[in-house]
Amino acid sequence: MIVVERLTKRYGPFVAVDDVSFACHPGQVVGFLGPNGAGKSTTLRVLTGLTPATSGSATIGGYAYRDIPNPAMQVGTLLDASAFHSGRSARETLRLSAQMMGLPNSRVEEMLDLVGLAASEAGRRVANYSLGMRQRLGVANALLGDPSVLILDEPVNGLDPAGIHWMRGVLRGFADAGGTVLLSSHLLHEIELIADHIIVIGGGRVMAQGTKEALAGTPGTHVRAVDEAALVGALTAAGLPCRPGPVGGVAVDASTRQVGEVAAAAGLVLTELGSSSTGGLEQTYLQLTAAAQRGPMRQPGPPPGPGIVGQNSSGGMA
Ligand SMILES: Nc1ncnc2c1ncn2[C@@H]1O[C@H](COP(=O)(O)OP(=O)(O)OP(=O)(O)O)[C@@H](O)[C@H]1O
Repeated sequence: MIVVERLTKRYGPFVAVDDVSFACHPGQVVGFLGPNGAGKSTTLRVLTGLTPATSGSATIGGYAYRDIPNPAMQVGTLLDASAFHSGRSARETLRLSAQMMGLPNSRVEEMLDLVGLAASEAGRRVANYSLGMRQRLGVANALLGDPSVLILDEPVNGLDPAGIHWMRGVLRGFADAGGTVLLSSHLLHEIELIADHIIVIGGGRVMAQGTKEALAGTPGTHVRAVDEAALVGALTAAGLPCRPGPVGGVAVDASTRQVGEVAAAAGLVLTELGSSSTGGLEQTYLQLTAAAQRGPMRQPGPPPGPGIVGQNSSGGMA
């Protein structure tokens, strides 16, 4: 279990991480999400003992990282996939790590297999790897010691959609086997595909945390019909709040099933019916991080809805 309590990190007068608290439990894939410069990497660096905290604490299984004996056997980390020695091959890189952990070379071959680095690729110098291949090597290196906790900084950066799908499978399997995963990203859609619990950070502060469903709010529906005026009338009569959709059609604060049932009962022909829960999560994220966004992305917005654990401006949990 990862526990971060009232963590603050200052660089001179600049506060990079400001009174941050959260916990990650076994069985969870937790996404640490925030715009560029939000304080994600700094928090992960403190967690993994690379940077001292100014105040507060960050522990893994009850210990500060530096106090964990042979830490790579307990905590797998991937903080910078470009940091691997470019003159070594993936196999050499992993064999060196295995030696330091007292593991046999057979474990290296298992990991190369797991991350899909083929025999021909594993023997090539890392200098010639794509970013996606480096990320795969990083995951292999993190998993080498069979840890119970994974801490990964932007692990899906550079992965194609198939690679993101693969990463989700690896991390989901790890969590389902009882492991704890904390991964960061500034990309909502990547985190959404991989994580089941999300912590939103902006300007060094936790803005919200909760399950993906809680952050997305009530699942919404996007619907189009041959007679949309009649559909709006039927939805309103059934007590389902609705409004014009962002790209035409009708947006409804109800499930697709509820909308389908109302339309069927009214004898209306639908031409489109789909969930719009992604839009809910994106809206929540943009509203929460509006003040921390750069340039034209800054936009005011109402506060997040119920079901989301937020942190108010005075630092207390709302
Ligand atoms: N060693 C340092 N000295 C001074 N400022 C730093 C240092 N490291 C980080 N910062 C600042 O702290 C803030 C948070 O940086 P951090 O790298 O944690 O953000 P991030 O959320 O990981 O961003 P990104 O998504 O762009 O990687 C930034 O404003 C950054 O410039």
